[in-house]
Amino acid sequence: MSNGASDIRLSTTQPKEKTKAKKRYLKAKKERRKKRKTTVEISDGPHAKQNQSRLVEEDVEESEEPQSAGSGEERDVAETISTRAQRERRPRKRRKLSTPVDDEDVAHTAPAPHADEIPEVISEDGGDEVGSEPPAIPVEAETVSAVHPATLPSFPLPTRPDAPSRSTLALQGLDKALVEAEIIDSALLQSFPSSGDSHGLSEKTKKRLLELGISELFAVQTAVVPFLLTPKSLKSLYLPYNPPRDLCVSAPTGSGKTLAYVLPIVEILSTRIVVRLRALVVLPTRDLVTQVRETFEAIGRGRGLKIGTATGQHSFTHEQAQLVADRSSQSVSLFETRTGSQLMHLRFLVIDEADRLLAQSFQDWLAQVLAATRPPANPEDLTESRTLADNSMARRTIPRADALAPNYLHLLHDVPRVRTDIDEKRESSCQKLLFSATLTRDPSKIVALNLHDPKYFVVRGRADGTAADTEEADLMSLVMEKFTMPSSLSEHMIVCDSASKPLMLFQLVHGHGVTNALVFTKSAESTTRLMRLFEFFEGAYSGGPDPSGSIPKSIVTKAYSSDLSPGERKLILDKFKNQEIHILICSDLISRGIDISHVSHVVSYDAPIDMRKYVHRVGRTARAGRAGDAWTLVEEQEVPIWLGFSGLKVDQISLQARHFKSMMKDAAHLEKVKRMRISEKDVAPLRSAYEVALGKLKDVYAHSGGS
Ligand SMILES: Nc1ncnc2c1ncn2[C@@H]1O[C@H](COP(=O)(O)OP(=O)(O)OP(=O)(O)O)[C@@H](O)[C@H]1O
Repeated sequence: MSNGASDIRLSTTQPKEKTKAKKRYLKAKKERRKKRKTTVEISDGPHAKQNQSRLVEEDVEESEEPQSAGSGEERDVAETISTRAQRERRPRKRRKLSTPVDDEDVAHTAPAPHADEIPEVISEDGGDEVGSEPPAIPVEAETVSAVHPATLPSFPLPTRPDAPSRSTLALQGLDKALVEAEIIDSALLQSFPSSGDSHGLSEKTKKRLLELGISELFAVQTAVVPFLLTPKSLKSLYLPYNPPRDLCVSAPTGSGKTLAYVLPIVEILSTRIVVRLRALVVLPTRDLVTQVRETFEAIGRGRGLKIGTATGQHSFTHEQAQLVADRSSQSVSLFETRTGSQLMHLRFLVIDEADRLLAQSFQDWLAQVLAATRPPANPEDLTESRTLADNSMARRTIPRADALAPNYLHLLHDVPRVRTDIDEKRESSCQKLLFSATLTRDPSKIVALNLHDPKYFVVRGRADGTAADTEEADLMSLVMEKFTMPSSLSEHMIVCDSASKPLMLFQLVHGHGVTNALVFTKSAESTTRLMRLFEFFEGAYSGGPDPSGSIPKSIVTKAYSSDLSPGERKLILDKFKNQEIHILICSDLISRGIDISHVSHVVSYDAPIDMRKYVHRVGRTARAGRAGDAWTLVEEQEVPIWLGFSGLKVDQISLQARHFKSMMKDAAHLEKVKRMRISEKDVAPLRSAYEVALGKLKDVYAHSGGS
């Protein structure tokens, strides 16, 4: 007996009259079906499986019943199945073509499979329930295949996968630590109790903060301070077997990044006994060095820390001689890293304004500093300069507790070294801390730092983005370099032609009663010229209506740029801080980091050409939650563009306005910068004084030959 033979017959013979026996058989079959329906309804319980298996048996019995060839009904069934089999033909089933039908029968007629075997049966039939699909179907499929010439199985047509989203693309190839950055809400403020543990700060530090009028920690500090100070083990001076994680922080201008690193450094270094250079803070300008030193002095007062500065002001020989002679000083110069002698004890390496410093390869400073924190394997490998500079170390016997970084101990001649199998390698405990309002996402720059398991904190305003306030949107903003501005800053642009820019500036100052402003120009030379023009204007202007009543009789302006000596610059900056100078006309030398709380306005007289510069310039105001205004003068002048030697005039476009607007648009910031209009009527009262000032300026430049 073979079902296969019978099936083949079914599909190939012609219909015949039903015999009596056949009729009886069909009737019985009908009844059995009816009965089965009832059974299924009843068997919806614990015996369901048994019933199902019984039904399977019945089906098989039916198929084993001698069937009269050519029954129309059966042919219909066969055809239906054939169509279905064609439709459902899957490569998996083709395998069964070679399977003996009897095997199939065995599988189908067997008692209901044991629970363990169920998955196998399911996978054979592609069904999701044992016995739910008539098991005879694969057999039918075989049969049909045997009748009709075999056709190739149809595979699904190839489809193009969905394009990856912008965010997926942007995150590709990024440092994992950056992708896992922790986002901190910039509005967060946390007060600290004057007693009891808070953020890992000691009673002494909290007392000092309160004395300085600081009773709350800003958002960036609430994240960074506990990260560096807790758990308590992190307060150790050195952690040779469990080096601390490095840190990268992106937080808006004026959000308190300086204190975020000064507090933990003071806290940890206060525990040391021997004076060594334990922390190196690298900053891009001398003025910033002075400013950060003042913060260290203010917080570290009474903690016995020695703070030094080095600015490369003197010659290398001079600075080195001073530093080596003064062993009690913790100062270091970048030049001194050539010897590496001082840097071996480093516990902290802070790179403030990190994106700017990483962008400049000044004397390959970073590589030198990093190399100096890694000890050589043997004392003999010490370079001559290193040995000379620190020869006292080699001669000394076992040092006091913290006189030498543990990863350098093996270099001591007099300390017996006993190697064992369980010797653990001692790592440098130098923790790298990177800060900026415009932190780079450039992986190549970050790789150069050789960061150890870095942690990223990103401080962002929840209310400032156009995108949804999700962490992913925040991260995307960081990745796409859409920087966060202080929420208390209002921004305006004034579109004008280049000839009217001075008048616009004078109108802004006099019309709004501005007396504490920084005015940025594109170069040191422009700074000096504008300052002269301003002075002439103030001399010629008799003063007009002063709605605010706050304008002094004559506004004092000074220029601040690299044209001045460091001494002159410091003097001018001090006078501006004391409000003896009202308006400081400056180059971008002062655009980063400088913290002068009373700056109420920042004017970009020459519009910045990149977004980072804009962020840092406008960030000189609206600091620490205070209100501030930023005005940008954008030239909208028709500029003819000529193409090569042909002299073909292609277009008349306003380059600067277009560039500024597209820069703001790319940074998703254009809608934040409101357009401000100054009419002819507004500037009319200033015009005659301006003409006089312009005449005088021309005279000056005519006499000095343009210098
Ligand atoms: N917790 C605080 N409470 C009150 N004032 C604070 C607090 N933290 C910092 N400040 C003040 O906020 C001002 C800005 O701080 P800081 O100069 O550190 O900003 P910043 O984030 O480094 O800005 P930039 O990116 O421009 O360098 C400073 O005057 C500082 O004294």
